Amino acid sequence: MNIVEYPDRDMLAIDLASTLAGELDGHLFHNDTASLAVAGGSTTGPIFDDLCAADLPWDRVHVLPTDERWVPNSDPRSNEKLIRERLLVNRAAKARYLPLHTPAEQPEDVLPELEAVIAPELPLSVLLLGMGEDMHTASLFPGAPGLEAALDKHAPILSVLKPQTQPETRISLSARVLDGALSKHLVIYGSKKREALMRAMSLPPEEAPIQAVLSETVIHWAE
Ligand SMILES: O=C1O[C@H](COP(=O)(O)O)[C@@H](O)[C@H](O)[C@H]1O
Repeated sequence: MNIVEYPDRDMLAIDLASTLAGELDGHLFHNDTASLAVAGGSTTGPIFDDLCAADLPWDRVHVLPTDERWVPNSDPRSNEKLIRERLLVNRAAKARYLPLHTPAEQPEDVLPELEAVIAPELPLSVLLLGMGEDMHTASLFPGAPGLEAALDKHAPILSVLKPQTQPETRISLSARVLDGALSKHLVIYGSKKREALMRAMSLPPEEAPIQAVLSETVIHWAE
């Protein structure tokens, strides 16, 4: 496992933002556009605060969340809200955002239209993942109805999950889409998440979904 340890979270954010910007720049050298899929939650905000100032042709960067809570994008729990407020500002305000939520009662009602926008972006150029202490990543939650289908190697681009541990339905890039990204990073803070990640090594993806996306993923850790 490739783990990069940092003296603190600020150093991690600065260094990782610079790595992500460099990878996007490299991709844009050879391609018209680059896709950047990012996790929401509580971990990624400080990285976005640094990345948004990177000197990049952001108008050629397409940003999407790795997963979304099925709530309006004005809801405090919306990953889109976080990404718009912390990443799509400053220089990065020129990036194009590809949503995983659109007004509809249920995600199942709009899956084809959401997938049609994401399909041309695959494989993802750069992926920034988070992980919960329960070893979920994106919205691939252990034991959630919908997980088995989301882990399938022939899964559709998007999967709908209804974790009993969560207050809302989730929509997530399927494991094969996350795992297929050209460059993959996972960021975790604290000893509990590090221990959880170590535990995940000996568990099947059904119990530790992070397992499904770890191959060639660089792990960034700070206390
Ligand atoms: O529910 C989610 O959780 C994970 C981890 O979140 P964190 O708050 O522990 O960093 C996150 O990566 C994912 O995007 C989010 O929807």
